[in-house]
Amino acid sequence: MQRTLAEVPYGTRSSVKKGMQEVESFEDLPLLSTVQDAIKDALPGLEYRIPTPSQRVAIPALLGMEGKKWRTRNPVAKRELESYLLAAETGSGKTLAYLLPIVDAIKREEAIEAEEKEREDAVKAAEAQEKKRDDIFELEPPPLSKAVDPARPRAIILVPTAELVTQVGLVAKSLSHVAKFRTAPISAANTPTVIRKRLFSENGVDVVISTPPLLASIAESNPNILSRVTHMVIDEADSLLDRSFKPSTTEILERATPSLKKLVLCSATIPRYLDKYLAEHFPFMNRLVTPNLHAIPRRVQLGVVDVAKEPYRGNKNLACADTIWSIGKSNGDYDPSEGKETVETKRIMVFVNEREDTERVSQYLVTKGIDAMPFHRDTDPARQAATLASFTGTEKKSKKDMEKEGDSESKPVKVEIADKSSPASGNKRHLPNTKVIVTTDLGSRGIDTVSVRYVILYDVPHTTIDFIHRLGRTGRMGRRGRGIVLVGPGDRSDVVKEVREAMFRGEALI
Ligand SMILES: Nc1ncnc2c1ncn2[C@@H]1O[C@H](COP(=O)(O)OP(=O)(O)OP(=O)(O)O)[C@@H](O)[C@H]1O
Repeated sequence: MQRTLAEVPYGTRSSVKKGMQEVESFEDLPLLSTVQDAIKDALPGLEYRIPTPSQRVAIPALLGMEGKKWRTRNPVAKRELESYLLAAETGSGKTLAYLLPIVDAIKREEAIEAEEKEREDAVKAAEAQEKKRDDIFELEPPPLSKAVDPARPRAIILVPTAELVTQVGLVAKSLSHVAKFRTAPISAANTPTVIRKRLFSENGVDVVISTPPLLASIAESNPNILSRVTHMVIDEADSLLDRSFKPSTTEILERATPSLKKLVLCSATIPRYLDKYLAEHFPFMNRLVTPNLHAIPRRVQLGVVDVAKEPYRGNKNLACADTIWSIGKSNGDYDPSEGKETVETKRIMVFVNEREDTERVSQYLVTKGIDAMPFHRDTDPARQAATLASFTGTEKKSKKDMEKEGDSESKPVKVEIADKSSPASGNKRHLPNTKVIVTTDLGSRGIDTVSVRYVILYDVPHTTIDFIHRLGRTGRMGRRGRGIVLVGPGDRSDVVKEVREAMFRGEALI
């Protein structure tokens, strides 16, 4: 096991805990009233009125608050770049933690610019009036044609995958209904026409959400696109500053730097290479770290299946199928309002280390009557989106379902009927009410799989970082979760034991 995570001193953790106590509700934060109102749209449901730890730590800092006292900075006058690293555990609401201060800044800049424009217009009108008096024979100048302003967003959010572009795009969109700003989520999953329409909309664009390679290639032919960016977020920074994404991420950063005022890097883990990169390039970066960083919450339990033992005798596929069947057949939750157990669809994520294994393992599971689907970069996009939607709770419910639940938005999605088109439905022995995704790291980064209760680690992850991200797909936002590691004859059972013990004690996995 690679000990790849940078340590966070106990002293830092304790002082952050103290600071967090000062923010008890969103109302304690000096966000514009329109942004406060927009939160209600992004977080429907009454229980959602309390900021999460990552939001308590990040929002005041990004707004320029110091303790209870806060300074409003003039966003136009202040030119030097402020940089932040927001490191907080998986599923702790980092998206809103960076989006709310950005939307707040956009609205403030807009108001200042509107005032400036009003002043300029008044001066121009007065000058024109005077000129008209002086030169009564001159012809009226033709009205200026309203030149189409090329896409010049104020904020850029970079994420590693098309799925995350959609996910973050939806959160931004939900805020924009009330706060009124324009978003353009773009990814390789969109056609060039859609991308062009979103970016070059005649109404302009405020926030662009993209993967780095796509935006870097657009900026190559349209350098102007990054000329007004004041806020930039590098989400999943440990991925975006790792080998494959680093060139395009840093290229965008360099192009945006002249106008940039705030740079926010976001991550659930601080690997050593990221730590080193930041120390070299941003020695004055403000590090916003939550007390539970690198710890897997206690509400997530980790079980172990010894594949070497009977009845599996080293057959991991069999152990995996058997584990899924036991989960699938286990009882549902007792619902006191209905006086019986509710059978909720169980969503299970199986993680493998190699991409090819996603196909191999899911095909095996299908032969065992399990609705399993491989999830990797080349999966058919329509199918991928539909499968993922049922795991992230964004799938559309039928009208009947909504009437039954009496509330269209705030309750978790329940899918009671087995999917007739599912690959396993033709099998004689079919496990109902259970859906499985077999994936690699692609499915472990940032995807908000709120309805996932079970994660199976088919392979023992190579690093602590992978452990954190994979187990982080369950137990999100205070929910309970269970991870199960399949430990085969050649696997590092000592590492699994170590991780389990740290999890039991609620300690950071460093
Ligand atoms: N204050 C809040 N109260 C309740 N739920 C919240 C709050 N803030 C965010 N959420 C919900 O928490 C879930 C996780 O949020 P988000 O995806 O931003 O987490 P994350 O920290 O980025 O996770 P990861 O590290 O895995 O990317 C979302 O479903 C979001 O709607």
